[in-house]
Amino acid sequence: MRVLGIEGTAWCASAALYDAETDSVLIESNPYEPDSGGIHPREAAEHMSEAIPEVVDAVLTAAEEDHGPDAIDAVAFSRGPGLGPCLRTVATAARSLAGALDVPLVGVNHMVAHLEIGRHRSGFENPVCLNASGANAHLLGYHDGRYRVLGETMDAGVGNAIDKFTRHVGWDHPGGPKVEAAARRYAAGSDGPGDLLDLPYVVKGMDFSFSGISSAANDASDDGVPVEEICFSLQEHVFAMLTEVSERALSLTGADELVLGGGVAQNDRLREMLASMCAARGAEFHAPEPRFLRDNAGMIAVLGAKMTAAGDTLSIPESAIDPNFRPDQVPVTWRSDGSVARGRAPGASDGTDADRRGAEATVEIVAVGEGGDGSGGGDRSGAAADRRVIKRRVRKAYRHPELDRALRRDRTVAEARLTSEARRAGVPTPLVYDVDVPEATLTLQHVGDRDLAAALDGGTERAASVGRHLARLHDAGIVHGDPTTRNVRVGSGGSDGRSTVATDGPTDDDRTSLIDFGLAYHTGHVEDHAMDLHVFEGSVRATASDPDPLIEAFEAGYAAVGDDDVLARLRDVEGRGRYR
Ligand SMILES: C[C@@H](O)[C@H](NC(=O)OP(=O)(O)OC[C@H]1O[C@@H](n2cnc3c(N)ncnc32)[C@H](O)[C@@H]1O)C(=O)O
Ligand SMILES: Nc1ncnc2c1ncn2[C@@H]1O[C@H](COP(=O)(O)OP(=O)(O)OP(=O)(O)O)[C@@H](O)[C@H]1O
Ligand SMILES: [Fe+2]
Repeated sequence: MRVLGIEGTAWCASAALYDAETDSVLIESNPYEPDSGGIHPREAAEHMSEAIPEVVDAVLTAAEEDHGPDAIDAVAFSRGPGLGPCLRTVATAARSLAGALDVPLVGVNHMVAHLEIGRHRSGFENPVCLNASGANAHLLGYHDGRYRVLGETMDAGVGNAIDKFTRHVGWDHPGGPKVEAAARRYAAGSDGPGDLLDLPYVVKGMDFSFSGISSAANDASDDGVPVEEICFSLQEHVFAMLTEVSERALSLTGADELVLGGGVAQNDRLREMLASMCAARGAEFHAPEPRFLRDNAGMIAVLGAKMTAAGDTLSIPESAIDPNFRPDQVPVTWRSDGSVARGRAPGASDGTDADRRGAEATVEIVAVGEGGDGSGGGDRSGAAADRRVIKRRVRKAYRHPELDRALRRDRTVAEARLTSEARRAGVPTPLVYDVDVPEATLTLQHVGDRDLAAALDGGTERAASVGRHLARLHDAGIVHGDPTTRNVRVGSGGSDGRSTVATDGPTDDDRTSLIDFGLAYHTGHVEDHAMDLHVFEGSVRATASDPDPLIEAFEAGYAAVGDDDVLARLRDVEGRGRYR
């Protein structure tokens, strides 16, 4: 099968021929280069009107020279997300070409194409996918017929966040490659790892935010900090955030493969950090070659061929564009069943093993005094006393040593303080026995007998209790920051014989405790509280076989104790289109 693909969501007018028999891809692209500032939608659309016919003609001519008049079996196009006027030009070209050639028309989601090309080129079965593009930033994992959004930016796309700074300092679009070059010059001219500016580092579970860091970088430049130094620090922070959330997604799902896509994925420093993180956890990493990373029609043609083979084609009336087309809206017709959450990495656990490793820390379970066997294997209520957890936030070689030190220290302090505060507010959490800040190590009470991630099936009462705990926590002015199903323990509360806060599940097995308060902080903002609910629901959707009843129970639990405004804001957060 040979598929002609057309791309033109924003800046790159591109056509490609994908030949499935030989797995070869021919790409013709013509970029729009704004004279000044960023992408102007009207100018971009004018560029598409001129350039799309040219690139399509070049590819079609080459295809027909090699394969004759029946060279093309289908025409695939980017349906969204992107700029409306650009998308309309591309869709019109695709419809008329499919009509003229009398072949099926295929509508491709640009974001899914950015990651499917990585899966295609790597041969990975079930990877976690990080899309680092201009207007977006997503972590996706396939589960039960769809790509689930495991995490995403809460505001700007990663490329746009960088370009915002380069516009501020007067550099041409696109800014990403210039920031990379400047950062490299700074690093080469520094003794050691290079000084790091203190910039906002914002991750919430697997979600993240760039708006604060763009503004802080602009302010630093206004204050006279040399631009190369800012570029260096900007990259170190932004890419460490993306690497951290990717690691958390690998840890949560148990996947052992990561693919990278999108224009920013051309950046060597980002690739180096992700490769280093994956190597340290024993996961595999793949980033396709640059021509498949920046916007290009090759990725559209390749996914178009898979969709055509699955019969996933469009009639003309169905072929409307969608500027806000989200990756999780796409019914994935071309993959057989499977789930990112079912591939378990070596060392990943279901939360019942003796020693385990989260995304940040190693956790060792030790027996103290009499009674505990320290095996960690499924303690039943009261049976195994005196077990403690030693949690060490380990050094992450991928991140700058100063950033690494600050994050490990701050999170250790926050976890100790807020675990105890939450407990005082009536939320079941472990007792904190000891804090060693220089070693970033906590000694905690061992709670529960498994993670909620391993106890989701039939767990509506457990989900409801998590809703109640979060409501109580929020009422005390605290957000958890990372309430995933791996950070909820299930089963008889404390096991060291000391008093514990009464848990409110009707049976031991429905009791839950919250752990891992490293990303917790004080806030009374409804938006921050809603994000906690969003993070929890995202982790349930990513891993449960039947998430809806669990989410319903969770929200009912929250509503029974907490503030309705937070649930209303959650609907808002979910409905917000990220494309801007
Ligand atoms: C919807 C679609 O139109 C949009 N496309 C898009 O953003 O173009 P893409 O080619 O994926 O990414 C462009 C971004 O990629 C950045 N970029 C390119 N090379 C870079 C580099 N070496 N380092 C950092 N950023 C880089 C540019 O600065 C720009 O922000 C998207 O995929 O979000
Ligand atoms: N107090 C505890 N009692 C019982 N088990 C625990 C306790 N603390 C941690 N664990 C176990 O260790 C795992 C990792 O711990 P934790 O989530 O605190 O580490 P992390 O590296 O910060 O994880 P992540 O960032 O991936 O959420 C948990 O999922 C849980 O199974
Ligand atoms: Fe893109």
